[in-house]
Amino acid sequence: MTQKINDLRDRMIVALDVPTIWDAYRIVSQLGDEASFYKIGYALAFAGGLQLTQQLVAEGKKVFLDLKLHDIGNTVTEGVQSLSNLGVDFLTVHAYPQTMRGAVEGRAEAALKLLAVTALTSYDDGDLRDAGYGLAVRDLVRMRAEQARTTGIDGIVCSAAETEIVRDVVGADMLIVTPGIRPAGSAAGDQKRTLTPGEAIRAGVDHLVIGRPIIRAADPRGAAAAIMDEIAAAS
Ligand SMILES: O=C(O)c1cc(=O)[nH]c(=O)n1[C@@H]1O[C@H](COP(=O)(O)O)[C@@H](O)[C@H]1O
Repeated sequence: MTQKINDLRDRMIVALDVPTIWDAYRIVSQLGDEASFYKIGYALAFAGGLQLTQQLVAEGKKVFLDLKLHDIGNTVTEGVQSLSNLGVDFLTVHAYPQTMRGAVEGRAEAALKLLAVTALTSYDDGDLRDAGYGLAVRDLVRMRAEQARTTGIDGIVCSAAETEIVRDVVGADMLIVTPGIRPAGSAAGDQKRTLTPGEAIRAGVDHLVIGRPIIRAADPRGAAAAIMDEIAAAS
């Protein structure tokens, strides 16, 4: 297992993409000790999720606050300053140089790890072209990983399919965190760059972010346990 992570369970981050904190509580209690790390995105953050982060932290869970900040540097600096005392473990910003510099400047708590989102896993090369970019996904991810490393960001969010490229750029110490994880046979939904949990772990990913395959499963605890078994077998 990677030296950066002590508890194998921490490699699986469950995305609490649900509309209310009551839905989130239900999933957290269903998963029990099967999950130790949760991601709160802005659907929930704007519906009481910031209080929930503090409750999860108090219960000993790890929390990834996925706000994907992106603004002028000064505003990002002030935003990250405000968020620094929440006790969360990870916070996302988009991997734009000004944004990343602003975030690093605003970090007021050393334990808060800043993750830079390179190219969303729902994008392929055509989607990037539609968005006005002249680079293929893999080239954009490589460029942004390099910029993140030189800026002092702690980790990269990308598809597990880009792990080799990113690891080559960022080295062993930075985190690679990958959404777009789909157990064999599960629906991709809007994700375009996917790998299975086992493939991602074998590629060298540190943390897998998994939402719908767990939270929309008929048996979320069973789904999480099966994914953890796959992670353990591949670690
Ligand atoms: O930053 C993220 O977490 C993120 C980045 C990315 O490139 N792709 C991506 O899917 N995500 C998030 O990861 C989660 C994936 O959820 P599922 O597709 O349901 O497994 C969602 O909460 C997304 O917002």
